[in-house]
Amino acid sequence: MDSPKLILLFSGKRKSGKDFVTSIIQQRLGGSSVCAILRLSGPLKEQYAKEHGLDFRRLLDASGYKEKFREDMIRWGEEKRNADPGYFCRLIVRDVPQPVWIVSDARRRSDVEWFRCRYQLQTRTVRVQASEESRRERGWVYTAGIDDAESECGLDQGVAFDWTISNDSDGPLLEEQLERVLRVVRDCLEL
Ligand SMILES: Nc1ncnc2c1ncn2[C@@H]1O[C@H](COP(=O)(O)OP(=O)(O)O)[C@@H](O)[C@H]1O
Ligand SMILES: C[C@@](O)(CCOP(=O)(O)OP(=O)(O)O)CC(=O)O
Repeated sequence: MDSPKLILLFSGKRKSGKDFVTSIIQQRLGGSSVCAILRLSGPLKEQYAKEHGLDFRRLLDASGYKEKFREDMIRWGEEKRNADPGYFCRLIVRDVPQPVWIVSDARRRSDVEWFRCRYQLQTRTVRVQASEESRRERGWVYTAGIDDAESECGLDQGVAFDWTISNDSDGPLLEEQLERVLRVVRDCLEL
């Protein structure tokens, strides 16, 4: 098994900016040779697309396409996770040689527990926080059955995050907040 030096587990509501923030961190660390961005939703979307004849690539982007299938993808993924909570976690950590892993979409207690259990010393948690107004400006529309479900709310309580990043246009500067995280990563990598 590959042994990363540091794992940053990101969580946050949809349109909080998880992809946006994690991609900046990856760039600041020198790109994909140093830092891998791993998505629990990657293998989920891939298998779901195959089984349902959908366009996998389009499920990955930030457009409205994935939203049409989100509720059913959640249901589908939950079936897999109920049978085996580590199912998607195990899939994404295979053959990842980079020293830093970013998991961009932790959603459930079982996701955090899986990483903490296997990589106790390396795992840190980061919450991306954005106001409903900011999320709405980015295209978020409240949807019952999604925004009140475990997929969105599973980590609202009970996890003491190592960092919380506010990603609002009128909030604290993003760069300054990210620098605090980056300092720790660089120390760990001895950069
Ligand atoms: N700080 C920001 N400044 C500008 N655009 C942002 C910012 N944060 C997020 N966005 C944009 O908002 C949209 C949703 O962000 P995304 O990272 O995809 O959210 P999530 O992965 O949490 O659903 C994307 O189009 C992204 O580029
Ligand atoms: C079925 C999902 O995996 C879909 C997740 O898709 P994204 O991770 O792309 O979503 P956001 O970035 O929050 O907009 C959710 C789940 O319950 O596993």
